[in-house]
Amino acid sequence: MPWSACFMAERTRGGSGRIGGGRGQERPGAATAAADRSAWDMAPGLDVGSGTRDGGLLNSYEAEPDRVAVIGSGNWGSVAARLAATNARRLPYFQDEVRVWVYEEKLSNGELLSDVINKTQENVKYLPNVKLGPNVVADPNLETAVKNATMLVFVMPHQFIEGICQKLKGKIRPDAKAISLIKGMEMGDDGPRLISREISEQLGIDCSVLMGANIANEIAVEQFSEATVGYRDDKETADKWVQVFGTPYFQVTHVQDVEGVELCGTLKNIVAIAAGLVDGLGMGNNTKAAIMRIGLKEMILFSKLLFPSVQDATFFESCGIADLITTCLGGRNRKVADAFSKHGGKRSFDELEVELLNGQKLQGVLTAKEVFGLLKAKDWEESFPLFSTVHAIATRHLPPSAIVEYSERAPRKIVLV
Ligand SMILES: NC(=O)c1ccc[n+]([C@@H]2O[C@H](COP(=O)([O-])OP(=O)(O)OC[C@H]3O[C@@H](n4cnc5c(N)ncnc54)[C@H](O)[C@@H]3O)[C@@H](O)[C@H]2O)c1
Ligand SMILES: O=P(O)(O)OC[C@H](O)CO
Repeated sequence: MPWSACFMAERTRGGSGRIGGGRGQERPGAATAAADRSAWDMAPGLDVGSGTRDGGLLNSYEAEPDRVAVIGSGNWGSVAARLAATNARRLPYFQDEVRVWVYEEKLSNGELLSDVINKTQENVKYLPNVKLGPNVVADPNLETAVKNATMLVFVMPHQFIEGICQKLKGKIRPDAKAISLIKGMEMGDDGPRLISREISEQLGIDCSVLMGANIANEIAVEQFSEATVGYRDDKETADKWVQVFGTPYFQVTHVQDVEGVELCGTLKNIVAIAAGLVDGLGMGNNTKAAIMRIGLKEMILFSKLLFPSVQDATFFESCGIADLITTCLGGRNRKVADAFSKHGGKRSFDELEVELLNGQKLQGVLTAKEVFGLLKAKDWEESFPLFSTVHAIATRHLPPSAIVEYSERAPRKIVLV
């Protein structure tokens, strides 16, 4: 038994019994470029440890194999496509081809990104030096990218989701299922809107979420990681999502708490900005740990104020404490906030994002703004000193050092002009 299989002992919370999935049969005619296949692809009988393989699930796939489309092709989008493509090649109840919608751009050598991905199997801009798989097809046309897809994976910076959903209306199968890997939220006229809710309402389909301690570059090189699928009430579909993404090095479990899982992934980005700020100020591990602890408390309080159904246990899944730790240690929000702090707040986050991330996007600054809008509207700022201070610093109403100039016991109201 591989060591990672030990983790299979930990079963899906709230799930019904057996989760450990057996290895699927290789379908005749499946694309199998040996050079691209991991040792796990090759190993006979190796247990995936994710998802169910009971009769119900397999039977439901006998009629028509599912077709997965990935909408978004940034850093995480590319890794998500790679995971889905590996499983699509391996498992009989998925169609081989995984089509990925690419927001088209011209590279510095004049070539189109989608052409290069199709030629080299590599997203040279957002995930260089990693093969996505022979069955990944990059498609710059949104309509053809999702054609006939039964499983839609949404993974793009959250600021673009509304426009994408508008374009997808009437273009997707009405029986399609969606999952959002997007960490962020939107503020609508009617208050805060989670991205899964936005997708569900705009497109009229079920939408689960997948969040976790998932720095994409690490999963791309198959370092052991975990993730959490959050679902509303369709456990069978949650099982399918586990099959789409789970591998021995990427252990996926599911919990019936879609809002809790999504808010963990969303709010941790604000805490990551705070962690980067203290790094940039030259502070040590105690300070970073304090930021994480205070941040986690605010994440829990905010989530429960918004959705009383959110469960405490969700914060102990990969989507909760584990994502908070990894993002505060090694994420992009942390990195840019570190630079912002080192420049004494004199250069904007937008400018530093462009300079440091090569087209990748931060989510924390925008999320802090959206969350602060709600805190202000509800007069909750004093209960969320860390969230409020991050927003005040990011908008340059306070200096970076303000992040450690409040005490949780004596929170003050942040007044932004
Ligand atoms: N990268 C990670 O390690 C990671 C891990 C987990 C979750 N996430 C989350 O996944 C989501 C997507 O992040 P990512 O890392 O895949 O993207 P990214 O930040 O690497 O890349 C930005 C993407 O946005 C696209 N884009 C630019 N302008 C656009 C427009 N106008 N319309 C549509 N798309 C446009 C770019 O083509 C590119 O694909 C985010 O919510 C992020 O928080 C990221
Ligand atoms: O690089 P970040 O800060 O967007 O974080 C990446 C992931 O969300 C970590 O799980």
